[in-house]
Amino acid sequence: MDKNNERECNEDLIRERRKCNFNIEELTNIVDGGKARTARRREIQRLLINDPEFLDEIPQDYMSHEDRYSNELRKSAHLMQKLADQESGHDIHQDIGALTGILKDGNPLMVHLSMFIPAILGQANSEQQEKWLGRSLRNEIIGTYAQTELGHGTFVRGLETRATYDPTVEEFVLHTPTITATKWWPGGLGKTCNYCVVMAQLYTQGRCYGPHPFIVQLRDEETHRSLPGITLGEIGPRLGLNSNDNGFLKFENHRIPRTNMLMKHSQVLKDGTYVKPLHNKLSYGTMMLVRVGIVGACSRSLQYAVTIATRYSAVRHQSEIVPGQPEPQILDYQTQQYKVIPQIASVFALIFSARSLSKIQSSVTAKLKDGNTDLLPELHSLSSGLKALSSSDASWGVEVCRLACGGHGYLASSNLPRTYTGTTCAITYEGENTVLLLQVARYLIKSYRSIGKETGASSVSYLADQTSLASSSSSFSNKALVQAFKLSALSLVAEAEARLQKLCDMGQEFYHAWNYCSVLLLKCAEAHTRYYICEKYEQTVDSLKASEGVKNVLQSLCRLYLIYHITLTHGDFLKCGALTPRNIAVLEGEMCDLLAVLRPQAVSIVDAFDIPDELLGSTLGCWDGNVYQRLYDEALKSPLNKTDVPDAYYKYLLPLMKSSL
Ligand SMILES: CCCCCCCC/C=C\CCCCCCCCCCCCCC(=O)SCCNC(=O)CCNC(=O)[C@H](O)C(C)(C)COP(=O)(O)OP(=O)(O)OC[C@H]1O[C@@H](n2cnc3c(N)ncnc32)[C@H](O)[C@@H]1OP(=O)(O)O
Ligand SMILES: Cc1cc2nc3c(=O)[nH]c(=O)nc-3n(C[C@H](O)[C@H](O)[C@H](O)COP(=O)(O)OP(=O)(O)OC[C@H]3O[C@@H](n4cnc5c(N)ncnc54)[C@H](O)[C@@H]3O)c2cc1C
Repeated sequence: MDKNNERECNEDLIRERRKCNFNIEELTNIVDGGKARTARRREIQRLLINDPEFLDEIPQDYMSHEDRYSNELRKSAHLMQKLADQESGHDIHQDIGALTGILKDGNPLMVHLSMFIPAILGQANSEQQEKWLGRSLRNEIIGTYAQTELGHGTFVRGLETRATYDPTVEEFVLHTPTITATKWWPGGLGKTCNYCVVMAQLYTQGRCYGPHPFIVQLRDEETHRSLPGITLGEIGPRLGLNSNDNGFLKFENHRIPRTNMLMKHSQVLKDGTYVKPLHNKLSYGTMMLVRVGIVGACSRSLQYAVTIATRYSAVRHQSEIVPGQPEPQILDYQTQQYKVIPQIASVFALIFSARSLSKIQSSVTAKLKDGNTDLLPELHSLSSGLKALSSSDASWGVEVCRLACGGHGYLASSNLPRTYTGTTCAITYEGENTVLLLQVARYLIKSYRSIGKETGASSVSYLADQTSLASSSSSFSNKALVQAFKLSALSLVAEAEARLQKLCDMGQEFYHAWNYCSVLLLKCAEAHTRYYICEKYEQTVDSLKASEGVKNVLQSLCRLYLIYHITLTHGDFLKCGALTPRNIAVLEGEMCDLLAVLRPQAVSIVDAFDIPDELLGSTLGCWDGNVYQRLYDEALKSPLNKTDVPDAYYKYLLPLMKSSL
């Protein structure tokens, strides 16, 4: 599609684009993280879009379960080959965003890339990396991360799979003692992988040392048949991601060499002596890494959904605002703006907090190399909180975008249903959100109780700022609003701590008191993480060196985000005195003004996300706005339309209709 050729474009969209008052390319660079990144992303996307191998012969929704898997595996393998062939080399971690949309409904190699390889990088010592890293990067072996079991996903300490060390032959014996110990869910495990990292309870010298990672060969490298002592399969259809082969795995006293225990952090020596790690949660490192990645991935899902909903809202006309006048664009309804524009604002919130989290992760990783684990708990808390809020915000945002598109949003060809199922899974995987938020709460209460002790953790230093509890602000700058978020979080933490303490003083055990307060604790964790996001948003926009137009747009979006979230949880702001009822009313009015200010820029802002039609894959969101023709053309692809009268008519309907004659 030639974006300069207005003749092919829907007139509403032409008019919308003419209203643009900022430099779109500049905003695109901000979204990508710099000009070079934009260029790199475009180069990769061009490479993919122009390759016919990535086309589906028929839409995936009409394929059988086997064909969906096979088709996606074909494209995934082609993609890996293509990236490997690039002379310039590649960094999938940096480039993973460019691939969004090319592989559609979950792909069988995703966990190989996002968890198996990172597990080798983060958990294997140098000799082990030498043995397995190169082979996995060259795709000579394909792996997954097998942790979850039928009986336990959340509670990693409760895993049942055993790895028992036998010093006589220097081997571990892997065993699945019960049905509930069956590994269940790992992506690509069913049919694709021939290796995996297994999390199993380590037993040596008669003691259990908790869950540890082991690399295990599952299938013969020549025949791809599963090895003796190993039972493998696929777990069946899911809400979404159905072109992946999420699998199950059982071990029957399967032996692996001692050196297959990933030994970067803890070791079992030849005689069975256990050498403990610097920090006993280092074996959870792969999960933490992926949680950081999920924040960025969620921002991309939301970019897709909001691009579709915004363009469609500009093209779609319905009902009337002024009686008797032509039907307006639905984007002119304030209620429609309230659905769509806060989601645009949310995209930037997620982008900026993902970047901030990534930076913290890099510095913690660097410190870990020097044996310093001091900031690991803070990273665990931040990555857990941001993974939880980004996945729930993005899932809700995608769903709102689907609703904003009315009936057509329910069609598979809008690509909104698949975007939703591909996002909501992140609420559950990599740590179910409630559980992760309770980890954040645990860290908050602990930090609150240790006020005065220097921990170096900056994200919770505000908990010591007791004076701010009394200071309700009368100013409404963005900074002042961020202060209100801080006050609300601090006050919730103080309230939860006091409630916990009271229950304990009344004689309850701490863990019962904890469970009894957990709804409030969840609120604390959400408020704390929301404050973090708001603070990063405000700081990033404030310090941004950008043209006036771009800065104005981002200032308005940031302000909308702050006010939107205040209004959603206004009770917490009132309760702690951060804002008065009058303040809330004024902010609600201002939110409507902001919607009106941003409305004319909405199409141009989503254009700045720069998602090619081929990747957006949506009849409703295409660049040219030719929505109705595309909907019609897609409908014609239904196999039911191959014949005027389907066979089923003769088999079932005709006999029914004639039965009463
Ligand atoms: C060419 C190739 C290039 C390759 C490069 C590719 C790179 C790509 C990398 C990234 C890209 C990412 C892209 C993202 C895309 C998304 C696709 C991903 C697909 C993923 C599919 C999903 C996979 C899975 O789901 S895997 C299974 C995940 N499972 C879980 O997450 C389980 C959740 N449960 C837990 O984590 C734990 O059980 C727990 C934390 C809830 C509790 O653990 P526990 O019981 O052991 O602890 P306690 O609650 O008792 O707490 C004790 C103490 O420990 C602290 N703690 C806990 N965890 C940690 C931690 N991780 N770090 C530090 N500290 C921790 C806790 O806070 C307590 O501290 P106290 O001081 O309070 O005692
Ligand atoms: C699409 C998808 C892909 C996946 N891929 C992989 C993979 O590649 N590898 C892998 O190992 N796993 C994978 N998983 C599994 C995933 O990590 C787990 O499903 C997830 O960690 C949640 O665990 P669970 O299913 O045991 O849920 P449960 O823990 O049983 O959760 C059920 C309910 O109990 C609540 N609950 C549980 N514990 C607590 C608590 N302590 N306090 C309060 N409430 C609690 C939860 O909040 C939730 O409401 C995948 C899952 C999905 C959906």
